[in-house]
Amino acid sequence: MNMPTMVPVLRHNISPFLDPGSRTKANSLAIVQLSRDNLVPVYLQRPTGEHDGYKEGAVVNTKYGSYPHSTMLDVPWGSQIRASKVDTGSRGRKRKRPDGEDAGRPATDNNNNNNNNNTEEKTVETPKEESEPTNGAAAVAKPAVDDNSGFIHILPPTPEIWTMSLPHRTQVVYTPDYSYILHRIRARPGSVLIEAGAGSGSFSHASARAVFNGYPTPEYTKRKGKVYSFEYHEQRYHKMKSELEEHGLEGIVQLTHRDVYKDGFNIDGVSPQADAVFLDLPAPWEALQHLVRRRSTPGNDGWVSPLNPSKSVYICTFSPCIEQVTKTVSAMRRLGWVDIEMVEIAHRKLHTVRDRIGLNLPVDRGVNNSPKDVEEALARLTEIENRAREHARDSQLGGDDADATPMDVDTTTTKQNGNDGRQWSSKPWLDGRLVTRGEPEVKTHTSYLVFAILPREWTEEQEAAALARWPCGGEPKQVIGSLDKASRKKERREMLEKAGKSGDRNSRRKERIEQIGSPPPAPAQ
Ligand SMILES: C[S@@+](CC[C@H](N)C(=O)[O-])C[C@H]1O[C@@H](n2cnc3c(N)ncnc32)[C@H](O)[C@@H]1O
Repeated sequence: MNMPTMVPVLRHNISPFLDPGSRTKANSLAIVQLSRDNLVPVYLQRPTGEHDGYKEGAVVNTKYGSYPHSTMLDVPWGSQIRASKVDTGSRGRKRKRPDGEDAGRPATDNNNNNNNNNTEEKTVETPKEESEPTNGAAAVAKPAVDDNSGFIHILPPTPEIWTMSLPHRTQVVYTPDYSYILHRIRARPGSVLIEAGAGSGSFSHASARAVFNGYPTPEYTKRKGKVYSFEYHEQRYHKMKSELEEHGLEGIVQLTHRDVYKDGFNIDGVSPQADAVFLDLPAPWEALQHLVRRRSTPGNDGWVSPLNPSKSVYICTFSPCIEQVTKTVSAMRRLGWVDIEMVEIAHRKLHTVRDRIGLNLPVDRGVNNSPKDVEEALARLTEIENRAREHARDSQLGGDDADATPMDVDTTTTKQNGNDGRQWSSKPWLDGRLVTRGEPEVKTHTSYLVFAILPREWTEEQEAAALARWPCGGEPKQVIGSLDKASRKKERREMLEKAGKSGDRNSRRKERIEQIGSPPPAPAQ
């Protein structure tokens, strides 16, 4: 009897960047959103006792309050988390650390209020070893107690959010740029990319998601999408290496510590066979010499091209100044790259709002309570004058509301109704003119992007094989569509005659009349 063969499947801890699941989990990356542009990466830990002086276990301290990790665990992504009152325990007391640092600083000093644009190292809550319970008792964390000092949202990591929250070690490639770059270099599931330098890993995360089509397994022989990333700076290399592991991306992004100008892009002499290349280097033209199909320089026996031999390769280089662009383009031309093009991304946020102007609108945010036109201004003045006149008459007569001032106008109705008696919509988002305003300051230039294509090599034999398979070029020559009117008429007549129809206009008219009958006689005058 034939037994089905069992294929062992390697189970990977799938990256939260590729599949975060529906809820937060322990020992995984989550992003704490403090405000729209203020995001903090946190590695959530299950509380097992006092941590860093907090009885509730690990705590994220922000200017919007304190958040024990226990309150952020096992909740649906996107949940709003309320701040907690935390028991600082021993943290409140001054204690000296071995390095002489004061470990008893107040909770707010651990504020993760980051500025996204600085290039300084940001605080990332990384998993730390739990501190020993002080009294030798079982490690049990104190349950968190709600506080009304604020709230945060807990978000799943995505390359876009990571770009906004990552610890900056260098200038990074931002989302508007990398989304365009990945599209232009045809990065898609299954692509193999070369990236240099890795820097802070912003582009690496985005490209890993773009090429991902499963983790490589020994039994799956077809190659999977992969990013071969290179970084020259040793500290950055080590930091990024550990980040890739923590994010479950080490199978997708292969990071190598290397000066690519000198040593190129092959890994232990083996070609990555890249389909696309992204260079974010100070001198991309120096790396281009390694991105060729073949080398003529002596002493390169056994050298293989790092590029995929059976495909055209797409490249993008990212340079902040035009001098670098000029040098890159010259090198590309020399090395046979074609379709060279430079693009600058001009990123501009547009705010679309309803512009509500009018005296009769309720006082509300986004409402400008001034006359929307001359007509409304005149109507309002007339109304005030009439009331003033009435008031003067009433005071002469000594009426009941003689004390009322002209301004004691009942505005309740005018607040709700227009002068034309029209009720304002109770849906403010439908009122007013829809206007779109750009940012006053346009944050445009990040860098110049140079794109190019290196066609695949094509031998005489391949040309002959292609011609044999798809024969073309042997057809009789035929000119279609003559330029002058007489020739076009002649061509048409010949065509119609060939199709069995009459070539000249009068015969065609006669034929049609025969088919549908004569037109009715014109009416007598
Ligand atoms: C602007 S950063 C790259 C930022 C990265 N693209 C990102 O999105 O985070 C440039 C990086 O290139 C690295 N680098 C410079 N010269 C290099 C070389 N010859 N080989 C490899 N990396 C190099 C630098 O150390 C630096 O980290």
